[in-house]
Amino acid sequence: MESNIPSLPFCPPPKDQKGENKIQFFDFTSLQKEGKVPKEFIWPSENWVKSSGEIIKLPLIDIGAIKSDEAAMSYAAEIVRKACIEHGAFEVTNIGVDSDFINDVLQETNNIFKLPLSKKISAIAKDSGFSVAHAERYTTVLPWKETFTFMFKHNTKNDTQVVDAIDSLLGEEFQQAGLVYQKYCNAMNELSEVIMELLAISLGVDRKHYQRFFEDAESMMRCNFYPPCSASLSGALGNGPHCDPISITILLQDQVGGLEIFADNKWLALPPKPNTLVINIGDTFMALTNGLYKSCLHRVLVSNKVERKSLTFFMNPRGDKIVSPPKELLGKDEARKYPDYKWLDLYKFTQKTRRVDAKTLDSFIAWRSSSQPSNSN
Ligand SMILES: C=C1C[C@]23C[C@H]1CC[C@H]2[C@]1(C)CCC[C@@](C)(C(=O)O)[C@H]1[C@@H]3C(=O)O
Ligand SMILES: O=C(O)CCC(=O)C(=O)O
Ligand SMILES: [Fe+2]
Repeated sequence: MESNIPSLPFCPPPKDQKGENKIQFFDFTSLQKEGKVPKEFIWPSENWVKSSGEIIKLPLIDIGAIKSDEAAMSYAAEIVRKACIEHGAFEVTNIGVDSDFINDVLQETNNIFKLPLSKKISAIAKDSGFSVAHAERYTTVLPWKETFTFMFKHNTKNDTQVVDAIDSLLGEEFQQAGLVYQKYCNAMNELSEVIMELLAISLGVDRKHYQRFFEDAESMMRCNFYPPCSASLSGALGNGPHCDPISITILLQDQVGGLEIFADNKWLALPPKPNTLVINIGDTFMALTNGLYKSCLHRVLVSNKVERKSLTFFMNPRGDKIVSPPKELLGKDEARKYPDYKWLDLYKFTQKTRRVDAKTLDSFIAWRSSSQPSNSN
């Protein structure tokens, strides 16, 4: 079924006289009232092929416990290995922030998406700020969602980087939101280190290997808002089927649900659990394991009644780092599944050449070797 998912058209908006993109702005509030789904939001039917109606059961890792108990860590590594080989997803809890704080993060996210469209439009920036259905980048097969994005550098001395980013996007009256997101990203920084240790142990490589590789990681934090879609049987999707090109995604979803994972040859729902985050393996971590761990194929369905919010912390290596699996992971005559690449090159490919889908890494490698033969090592 996977291979039937067609790639998406990369149709950028037309340019105005100044060479700037002519953006079409969609106002989800009025679209909802009118019960309209414009044709730009209709996805080809292979993308919304039927859900199985079943729920996926993922290993749930207690982060507090594995940090302090080596036996708990070894057991967790074993079950995480199995899940990552099968479909590339597991869940974590007890991550060191309390449920009140998680509610605060979701509340700030709600406030941001309730801003008037004019304010959102003023905060559209390259690689950050608002996006309404990615319509500033594409004209067809748009996702039924709005996003708000900012960058986060790991382990820097700058402890106000997020506050400053929010200030420059939204203004100083959003300082409270900035402080909440700063604390959330700091927590994600710490959590990602434990996860990298867990993944290294699960793969049987030096337990600090991935922690070192990601010590100067440059991650992307994205808040997602999926408005209800009263005509949800129309072919609209919050996110079409895709694998994240990044290393790992740490996902916080509100209580609504809609995320589905492709495993056992079917689409399975992953309903939210309180105080639990989802970890998805992305293409770049798959490459760092020489293809042993699967990049998780997932999609987001929209509800016809309620809005949904989620936060995706996309963890990436520094842009110029070479993505290459550790030698100890490669069996004696084991062939390399993917050639070395720089994360920034894969990222640029997703922004300029090909829309993200279920086969992004393969298309990137094929594109690179056909357009720059010297890179095909
Ligand atoms: C490499 C990237 C492309 C996306 C942003 C980063 C990390 C994940 C990607 C994305 C979220 C995967 C789903 C589709 C996408 C277009 C989206 O819905 O936002 C992707 C991102 C993007 O191009 O903005
Ligand atoms: O909202 C979600 O649950 C997942 C979003 C997602 O897959 C993405 O942004 O890449
Ligand atoms: Fe995703």
